[in-house]
Amino acid sequence: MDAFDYVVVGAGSAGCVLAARLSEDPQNRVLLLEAGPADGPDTMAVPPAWLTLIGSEVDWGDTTVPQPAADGVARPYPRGKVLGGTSSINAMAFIRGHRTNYDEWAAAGADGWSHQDLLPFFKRTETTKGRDPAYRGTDGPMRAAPVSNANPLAHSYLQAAERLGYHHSDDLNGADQEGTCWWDLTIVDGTRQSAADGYLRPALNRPNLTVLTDALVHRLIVADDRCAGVEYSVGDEVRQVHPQRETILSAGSIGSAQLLLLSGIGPADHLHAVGVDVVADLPGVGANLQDHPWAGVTYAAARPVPPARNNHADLIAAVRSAPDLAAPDIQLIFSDMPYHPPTMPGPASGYTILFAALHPHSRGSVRLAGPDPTTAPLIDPNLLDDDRDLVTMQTALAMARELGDSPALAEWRDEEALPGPDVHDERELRDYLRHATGPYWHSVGTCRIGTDPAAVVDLQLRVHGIDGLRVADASVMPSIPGANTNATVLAIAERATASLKSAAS
Ligand SMILES: Cc1cc2nc3c(=O)[nH]c(=O)nc-3n(C[C@H](O)[C@H](O)[C@H](O)COP(=O)(O)OP(=O)(O)OC[C@H]3O[C@@H](n4cnc5c(N)ncnc54)[C@H](O)[C@@H]3O)c2cc1C
Repeated sequence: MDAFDYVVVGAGSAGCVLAARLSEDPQNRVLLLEAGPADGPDTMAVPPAWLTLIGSEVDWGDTTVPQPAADGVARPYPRGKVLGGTSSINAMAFIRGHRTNYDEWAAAGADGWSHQDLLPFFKRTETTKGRDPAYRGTDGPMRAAPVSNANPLAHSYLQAAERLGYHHSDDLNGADQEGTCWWDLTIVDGTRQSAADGYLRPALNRPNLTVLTDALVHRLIVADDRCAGVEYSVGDEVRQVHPQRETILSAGSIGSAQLLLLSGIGPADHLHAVGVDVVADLPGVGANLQDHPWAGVTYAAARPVPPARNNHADLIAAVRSAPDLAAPDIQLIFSDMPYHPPTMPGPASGYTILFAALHPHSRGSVRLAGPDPTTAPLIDPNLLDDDRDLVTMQTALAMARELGDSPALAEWRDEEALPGPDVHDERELRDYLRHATGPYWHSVGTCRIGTDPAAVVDLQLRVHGIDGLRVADASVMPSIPGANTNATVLAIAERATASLKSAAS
């Protein structure tokens, strides 16, 4: 194999940014390794079909471990396994957290990761039109635009919100980060734009960029506290590659934690227990897994619901459950389909007002089931473990119901199907939420930034105690932002590239 300066592991949201940006400099020889294939089913391009990708050949097909505080049941935990990674199977919403979310990262010790620090990198990711250039990018690879062809039902829902006095924001990624909004989607001419489409594919003809798909990374090669490269397989053939500068893990919150653990970098007691030799006792690896809990109130429709044109979720709201909060803690999402767990019988035709707690207190983990890199890791988002999350979800459910009962939706509404018109008692509502709540699939935090003993990477995303190794993806977030996570991952990867470029100069 040719010589490389950088090896990037994982061609997901972050990996596509890193590979494309690093290879802009013809002096940098970059290898990008991806476990999944170069492309997937045609439905990957079709926005309303995104849910059909869960469990498909471009999903790793994981499930969580049983969730004790959420009815003891395991939940599907999709993540993309294809060029573009999870950005190739996600719902295409392009939204940042509230500015205070990033200021909290900095205040908690992630110096250099405040909103002001990250803003140039958010802008670098995107091209937007007609937006405030103080906040929004104008010449980046991702083309983000607000929903302009919404489902008629969503317009009725907006009227319901207006009647209830909800503020409306024209751009939740701009100055006004609260209220209802036709959020930005990365759909271009009716087709999904993944990070592979935006960043990687335009760079594929560069002679200094090599992309290897169907290449499963097994572990890092570490000697004398330095990462010398990675061991990976293509089919039955096991290979090694030794970059001259650095290895960057961008395998996502599940994959990056799993690879560090497989390499003996993690909590010593866990590594001993699963038969992996300890290279560095780093207790924070795989800890601190965070995700947004989400559930919904589903209505049977009184008349046929027009087919979805976008991602089934044209309109959202970021709202506060109490006026004294610094930022929204609840997201409400209007979905033009009846979205509920398969274990609950719902209407054939209907719609759902989904809601998520944006700043959960529950903390989970990623652990190994054993030392074999082909064995799925144990994923535990620990949903609703902290009762404060259930309390926020109860408040959110009440908001969703109030909106759903509005006269503005009368022409569409038959009756509330889930939790159902008779469910009002506190205990029944909590039971419903324990059953209906799932993870929103926004895993973060398993290799978090910081300088304290539980942190995994330093302020430049270098793994503590190991030279030549960085992590750059959703796993480095110290805490989950109050928004869907893809836009923040892209900004993190842009910032990581800037660090790598300055380290090399
Ligand atoms: C169904 C779903 C819908 C979502 N919808 C939205 C949305 O609408 N908006 C939003 O903002 N966020 C959404 N998200 C979340 C968002 O897409 C992710 O947070 C983001 O894509 C994560 O980026 P990443 O680079 O950290 O990881 P990923 O994009 O998951 O990339 C990791 C890559 O590493 C590869 N990899 C892992 N392990 C190995 C290994 N051992 N060897 C080689 N390669 C490996 C994977 O195959 C993958 O390609 C959604 C997530 C899901 C699952």
